[in-house]
Amino acid sequence: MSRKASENVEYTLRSLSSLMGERRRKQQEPDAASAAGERSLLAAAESSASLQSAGAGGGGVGDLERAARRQFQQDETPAFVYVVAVFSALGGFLFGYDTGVVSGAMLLLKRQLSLDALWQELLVSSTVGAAAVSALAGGALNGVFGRRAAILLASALFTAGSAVLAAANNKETLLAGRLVVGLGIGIASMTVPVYIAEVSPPNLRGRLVTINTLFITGGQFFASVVDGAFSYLQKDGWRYMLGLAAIPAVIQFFGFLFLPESPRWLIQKGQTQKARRILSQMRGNQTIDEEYDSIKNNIEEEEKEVGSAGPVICRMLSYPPTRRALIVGCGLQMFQQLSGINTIMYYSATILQMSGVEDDRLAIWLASVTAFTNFIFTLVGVWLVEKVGRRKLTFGSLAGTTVALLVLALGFLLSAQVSPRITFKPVAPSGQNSTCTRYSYCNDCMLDPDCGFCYRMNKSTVIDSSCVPVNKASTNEAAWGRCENETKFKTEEVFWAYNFCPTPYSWTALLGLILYLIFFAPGMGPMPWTVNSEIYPLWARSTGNACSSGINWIFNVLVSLTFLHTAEYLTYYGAFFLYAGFAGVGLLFIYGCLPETKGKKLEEIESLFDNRLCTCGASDSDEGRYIEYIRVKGSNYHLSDNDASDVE
Ligand SMILES: O[C@H]1[C@H](O)[C@@H](O)[C@H](O)[C@@H](O)[C@H]1O
Repeated sequence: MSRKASENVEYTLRSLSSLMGERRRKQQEPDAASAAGERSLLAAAESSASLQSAGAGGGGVGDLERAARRQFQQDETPAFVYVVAVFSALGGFLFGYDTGVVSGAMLLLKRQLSLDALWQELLVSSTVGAAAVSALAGGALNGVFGRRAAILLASALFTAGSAVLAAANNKETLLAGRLVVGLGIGIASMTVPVYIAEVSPPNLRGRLVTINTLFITGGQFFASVVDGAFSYLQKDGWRYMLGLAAIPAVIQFFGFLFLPESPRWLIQKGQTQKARRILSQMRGNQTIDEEYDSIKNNIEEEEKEVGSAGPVICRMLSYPPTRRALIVGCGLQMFQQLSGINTIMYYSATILQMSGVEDDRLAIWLASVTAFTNFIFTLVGVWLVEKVGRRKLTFGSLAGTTVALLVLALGFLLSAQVSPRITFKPVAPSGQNSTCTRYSYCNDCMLDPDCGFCYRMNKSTVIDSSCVPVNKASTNEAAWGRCENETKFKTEEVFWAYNFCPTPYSWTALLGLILYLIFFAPGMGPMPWTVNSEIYPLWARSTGNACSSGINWIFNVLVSLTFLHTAEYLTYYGAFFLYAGFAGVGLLFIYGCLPETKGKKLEEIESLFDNRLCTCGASDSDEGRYIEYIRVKGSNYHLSDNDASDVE
């Protein structure tokens, strides 16, 4: 049977079984509610009437199928859900923009405010550190005040932080602004996926949550374009770069004043009338009774099963299925960061310079090509997530990422091995000896952040090379000697290399970088967020997401803070080999522990964690299949108690 034909059969069976389920529920209400949430899309009230006539009228399976199709066509998702998702994903955009814009802004800032390495690291990492803290605190915030309030708070923080950054006159104020923005990022990063997952109809959930990551990478791309555009404004260009984020933040804030709270949170807080109203707004012409009852029953059942005493995190840890889900969710976020994405993003301009791009501004523009690749391939992920499923997508993506990291490492290794010799040892004008002049190879010179490589070329051979201190105010030139004056040495055909060595293998690192993004972006980028929004039962969702987002940010700060030092100790290739090693361990983790959640109903997802952790690899062959067994015995049917899918 062709794939298309088999999909059609599957669709028909699913439609039929849902319609049958609808009929059974009409007879057995209200006990079926708990299993019904995921099927609400299929269950329009009018359909039961058409089903009655189709089934009882003796039209048989053909009529039933037509009724099912009609119902499918009627059940369109209202545009309102998309509006809500897009406004929420502005939080993702701001997350991406504020983490992405800093690398370009830093190139200007360090010159204008004479920032040393410590301050540069502080300004980059403080935001991420603050995001870690507020993501962890965001769980409680979400629980007490709701998703809408948390998103409003995040956009207010984004606005205030951006205004402070745009107006800053010293590095301390900049630090304060970056901290405030970071608090906003943390709250948005954990709340937005939860909110989108809770308002989306089940069949669109994966895709809509993945769109949030598309907005993150879109924000990073937009930031890199803004960086490029304002890099021409040497004085104060950074103010525009950092301040522009206020615009989408204000839009999100005002948008959310008119957007609704998550119906799920409202039901939990006993505001049932409001919840029903919002749910019907979100579901258009579909009946909401089942979904509403399902949420309500779930909350009650879970309370009975797990109890409601004590902090949610303790209940999650002492209840095996949620404990396992938490390990999988946090593990995914940890490996996302350990595979080095943010080293690549934050330092992409530098990596490009290392691989031979000399001009500062060109490096910034090329960094936007990096961000664009990340963005476009995240789009591929949005498309693939419902087709190949979460598990295969994540595994394939990380496997490719590991290979790309090896290519990147190999590129730097080759470059280091053919690193040009230093043939000329100039004496400092002050007479003081500099450590730079002691190095014998370009590679050692490049790894010292205080030194740069000055040389001439004879055809393709490096000649007259020296290692001299860098000008602290501008890494484009040396502190003294032949490479002291950028405009002058360029006319004299003398070259200056800061952070890289001229070698014939530089392109390998560039290839590694591109391969990395092509593989990372569709899977390892979005899936940790998407999977985390799905794997926890309702009562544990915001806490689970708070923890896993917190882990994401903690590892983000660890990896980006340590990159330059790791490179100094292990060299660049050593650092990338290390990330490749982490990614390899991540592959084992995903193979063993990540179950497939595609096409599963929420209740089924919880049961995926009933078994011992890391047994997923064993059941690989069944993964991702959507199987519903139905037995059709003519029009006179009796439904077993089992499920809507068991039809006679
Ligand atoms: O999923 C996102 C995305 O991949 C971004 O590009 C990255 O900067 C973030 O750290 C990550 O969480």
